[in-house]
Amino acid sequence: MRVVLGADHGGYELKEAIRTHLEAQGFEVQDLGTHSTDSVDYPKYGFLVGDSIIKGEADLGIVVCGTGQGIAMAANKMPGIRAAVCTETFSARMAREHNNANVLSLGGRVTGVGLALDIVDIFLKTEFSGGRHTNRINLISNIERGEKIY
Ligand SMILES: O=C(CO)[C@H](O)[C@H](O)[C@H](O)COP(=O)(O)O
Repeated sequence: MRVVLGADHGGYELKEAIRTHLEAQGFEVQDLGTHSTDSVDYPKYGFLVGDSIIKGEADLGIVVCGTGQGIAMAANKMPGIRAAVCTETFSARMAREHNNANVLSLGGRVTGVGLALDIVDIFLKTEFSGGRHTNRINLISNIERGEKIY
């Protein structure tokens, strides 16, 4: 599986830990930065990760900022991107199983490394269950295409 990573300075250290963790497991990892703790603007990294997925260069993405909120908001502005902020494992599993999330968003100032890596593992190994959830995902896609569905 190909995984793309992006983070701002608030998520840099956790992103580094995630990259090391995933490479040790044999994932193909693309790290789009940032590459230091120097202050940067998180939207750029949310957009870069979203763009990589949209172009088919990665299967799933992981973004990290201070809280996971801003970078998820940025990524979610991109058509086809469904970024889920997760602070525990149940939401990470449901985000894949029910929401077919293609980006996991974590808070480097919120979640410790041990729990974050568990969240990552569950997010990456869980499959979308389809069925009744497919139509709900399609309704989100329809809005992205400007269709009125409500
Ligand atoms: O948490 C964030 C927004 O959701 C961002 O990651 C930033 O890390 C945070 O806003 C940056 O704050 P700073 O005081 O500029 O380090």
